Amino acid sequence: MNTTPNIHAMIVAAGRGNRFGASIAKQYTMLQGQTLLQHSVARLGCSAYIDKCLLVVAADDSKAETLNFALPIHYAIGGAERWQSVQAGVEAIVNTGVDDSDLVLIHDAARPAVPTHDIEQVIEAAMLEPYGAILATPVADTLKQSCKQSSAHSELMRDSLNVNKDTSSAYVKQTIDRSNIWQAQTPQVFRLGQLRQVLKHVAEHKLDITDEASAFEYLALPIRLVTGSRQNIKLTYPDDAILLAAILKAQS
Ligand SMILES: Nc1ccn([C@@H]2O[C@H](COP(=O)(O)OP(=O)(O)OP(=O)(O)O)[C@@H](O)[C@H]2O)c(=O)n1
Ligand SMILES: C[C@](O)(CO)[C@H](O)COP(=O)(O)O
Repeated sequence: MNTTPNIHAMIVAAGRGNRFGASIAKQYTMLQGQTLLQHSVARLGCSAYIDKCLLVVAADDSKAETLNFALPIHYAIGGAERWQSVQAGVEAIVNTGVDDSDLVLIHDAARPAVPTHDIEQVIEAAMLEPYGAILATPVADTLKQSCKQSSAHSELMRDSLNVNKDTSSAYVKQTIDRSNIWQAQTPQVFRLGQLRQVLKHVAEHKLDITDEASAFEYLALPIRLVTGSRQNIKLTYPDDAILLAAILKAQS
């Protein structure tokens, strides 16, 4: 195994941010005087392992090229799904002439608060792995599985009390054992050749995945979990902007 591989950093920024719901793509939200995308590039730039960055942007993006970044940037055009954006980035990297055992680091534009220490921890973990490593945090809260309907008994109670009859309401089905449950973050860092192969498998089998570690899971290939900071949240819903603004301010 190559334990001192080259590292190719990529930030995926080709999404729209539908859950965030703003009129501009969420990676261009301003926080602490910069866009999320600029913050994310700057975080990678703080690592001694990273000296340039591939930005994967939407085909109709006209904003990225107008911004100043903390690292030298080159560009690739992303796809409809996140994994397709990553695949486009991987192919752009391959075209520069690289080794299969090199590492590819993938980071979300929407995670601008990742600590440098975590970036380096996940890179160093991946260097010692045949396939790769990802940042993640053990879930902190009690987890409930939901169901749409309550029991027949409670339906009778509901009738007798004449309370909520909305059949679309969610109810608690059960509590899930959280002892082995983690929330995936980025960066996710993988061997280039292996990543290329698992993404090909995803495409061929039309798999529905939300991160690249999932592609390795489908092939039962082990990916190491590296405990990351809870500060590395993703801007997903409007409330996250309040948290992220506070985190970025506290970190600065
Ligand atoms: N086709 C896509 C979809 C997502 N991403 C990127 O992947 C990261 C994390 O994805 P997510 O939070 O799901 O972003 P969006 O797809 O933009 O959000 P939503 O699902 O709410 O539309 C973001 O930096 C986003 O720009 C991408 O490059 N290409
Ligand atoms: C890659 C990711 O950010 C890890 O948490 C995430 O999976 C992106 O997709 P999601 O649908 O927002 O979970």
